[in-house]
Amino acid sequence: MARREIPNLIVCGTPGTGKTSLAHKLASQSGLKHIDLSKYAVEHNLVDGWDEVLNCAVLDEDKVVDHLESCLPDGGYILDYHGCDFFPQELIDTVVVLRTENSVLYDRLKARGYPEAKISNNMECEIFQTILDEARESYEEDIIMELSSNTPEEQDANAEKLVSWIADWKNDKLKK
Ligand SMILES: Nc1ncnc2c1ncn2[C@@H]1O[C@H](COP(=O)(O)OP(=O)(O)OP(=O)(O)O)[C@@H](O)[C@H]1O
Repeated sequence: MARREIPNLIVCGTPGTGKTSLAHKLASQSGLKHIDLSKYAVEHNLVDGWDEVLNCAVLDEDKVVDHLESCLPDGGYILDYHGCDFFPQELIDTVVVLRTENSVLYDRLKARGYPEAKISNNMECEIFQTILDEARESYEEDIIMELSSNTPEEQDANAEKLVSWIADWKNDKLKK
């Protein structure tokens, strides 16, 4: 059984679904530490090249996991990245997959000034629920939370739900 008394969460989803803004909010409300893995990998030189289509750094997933290996067993981390399949299941307590409706996501990506290739690649990723399928292939179904992220109200509700989930997780741990 995990020794941690605070859970680790992954917040994943197609780019633009709201991972970073939710993770930031959740960190300030829960006291857990937010790690934006794209930034973290660049800062710690854990990248494996550059994705020309997505226009972003490619993580060296093994190096990222190795780098976090000393702190994740203690718990208390919110890991924010579009993918989720490279963390060992024993280090993760819940996998939050954010979902956004097509028209809303399109407008968000367009507002960011992304090139058309990046927008259509990301739209396909959301339409084909690629990240949800990746989560289902990598983790037990009962630790996956699929949350709708279309409006600020939904984001607030998601943060509230997760704060309450964290409190319940800690209470359950104390009883064991
Ligand atoms: N639930 C929501 N309702 C309204 N706007 C949102 C919501 N979630 C995120 N946004 C807005 O959408 C934009 C993208 O959000 P954010 O950067 O959090 O997404 P992301 O999934 O982390 O993207 P990336 O993977 O590219 O870093 C931001 O302008 C943010 O304010």
